[in-house]
Amino acid sequence: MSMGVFWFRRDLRLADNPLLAKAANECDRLLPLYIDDPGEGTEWAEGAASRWWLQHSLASLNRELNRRGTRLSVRRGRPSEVLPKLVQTLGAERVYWNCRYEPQALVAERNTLAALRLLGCRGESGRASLLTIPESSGKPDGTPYRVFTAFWRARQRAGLDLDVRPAPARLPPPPHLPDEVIDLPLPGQWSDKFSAHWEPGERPAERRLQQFIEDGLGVYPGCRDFPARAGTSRLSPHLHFGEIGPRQIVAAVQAWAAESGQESAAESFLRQLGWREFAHHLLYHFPETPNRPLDLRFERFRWASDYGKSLTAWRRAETGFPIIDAGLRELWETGWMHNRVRLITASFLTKNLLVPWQEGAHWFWDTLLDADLANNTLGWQWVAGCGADAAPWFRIFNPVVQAERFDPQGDYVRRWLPALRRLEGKKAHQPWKSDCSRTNYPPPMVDLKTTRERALLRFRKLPKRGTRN
Ligand SMILES: Cc1cc2nc3c(=O)[nH]c(=O)nc-3n(C[C@H](O)[C@H](O)[C@H](O)COP(=O)(O)OP(=O)(O)OC[C@H]3O[C@@H](n4cnc5c(N)ncnc54)[C@H](O)[C@@H]3O)c2cc1C
Repeated sequence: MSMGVFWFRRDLRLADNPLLAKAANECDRLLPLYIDDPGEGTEWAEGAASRWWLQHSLASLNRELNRRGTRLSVRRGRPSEVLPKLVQTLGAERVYWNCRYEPQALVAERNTLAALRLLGCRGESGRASLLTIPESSGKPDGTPYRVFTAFWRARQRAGLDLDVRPAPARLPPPPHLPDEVIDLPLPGQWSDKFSAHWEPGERPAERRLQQFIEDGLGVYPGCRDFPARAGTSRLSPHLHFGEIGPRQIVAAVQAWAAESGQESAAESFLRQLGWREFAHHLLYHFPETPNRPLDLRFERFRWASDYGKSLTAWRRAETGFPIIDAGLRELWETGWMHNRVRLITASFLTKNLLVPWQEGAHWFWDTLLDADLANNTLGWQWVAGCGADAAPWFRIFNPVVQAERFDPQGDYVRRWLPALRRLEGKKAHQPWKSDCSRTNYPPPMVDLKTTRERALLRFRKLPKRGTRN
């Protein structure tokens, strides 16, 4: 009788999980396992919102496993300690898992592999979370890409692996183990309201993809920047936790494009998945970037010295700029923020308020359901101007101009800011021009023109060229 363990990580699904299918073929008994590793990320351990998602996602995965005659075991501890103990208790010969590419996760994986080897147990890893392989997705000269378009073009030329497999109909029964069910700690009542907006799990992820393909994909290029509309897929938390894989999405989108002839809508959407690949590519090759700028000149950048109050006003959605406050309210209420608004809120924090981008990245990390170390790092560094962007610092988004362009009727800001409900149309974007005192909404916390000039002045003081060293 061959005994194995399948260690679920950020691949919380049964379909398009080739290694799970392999494990099911090779083992007579298989333990499906999730390890809650409190030490995994230290500073970047899952944030509060992510833990809400994870808890529900594991419950959903367990239901799927039950349907196939098995169940999920959840343990807590370091994988390099938990797994060897289990292997010894069970007499398991193999442990299977899919790779993660965050720096701490890579260390955990290396340590686990070494510990298993000492026991003579085979550890086998596969890939399920990306279309590309970060280890081997560099330029022909071996160095990593720093420019998105070159990266994505090369990846598309090389061809993407789109072999999608269905979920196994049955899985081998689990071994007999003394029950050690642990509940993950939930982040308190704040997260209760997320269930009004989201349903974690593999089936909900597939439904969301289907619905987006039917209703949203054809109009994606024209709608994706307008936060009042449901114009994007909202697949990000599902993708982050691996409830759906990028191969499944690409295959479904390409099939739709072939049938509908709408190649350019499909291309525009797939390009966003390309950004996700690029973010992981950068994080793999520059593992220090969650804390340090990719462009090292920015280590000498003069951020505001005393920014505590500004940061608090931003976090509390009390900046006095409706599009920014609406975005931060959306985040607090739903655990998600529209991409266009992420850009505007991040630009305001780093450029108008001169708060270091790492502060914003930490806030997003704690409050986003899709908090993802690669995507969040890329997003913040791109906006702050210290990441992979060719003309970075000059891009300072004016929140009023952006709001009038991307929320032309003011619907988005009125949805999240009840104080502005009486201001019609575009007027909601500049309440200080109407009678602001009667709206119970704060006045703008800074002058946009002066703070923009201050930011540009500080940028000009940076050494001119060269990104790293
Ligand atoms: C400051 C900032 C922080 C961000 N933090 C995160 C984060 O923690 N987690 C996260 O998943 N995304 C992050 N993003 C990227 C982007 O905002 C979200 O992926 C997107 O809003 C998710 O909504 P969607 O699924 O409807 O996107 P869609 O437009 O439907 O895109 C489909 C998928 O492509 C990927 N994607 C889209 N845009 C980007 C992008 N710019 N970079 C990388 N991947 C992208 C996502 O996985 C997304 O689910 C951040 C962006 C900024 C500007």
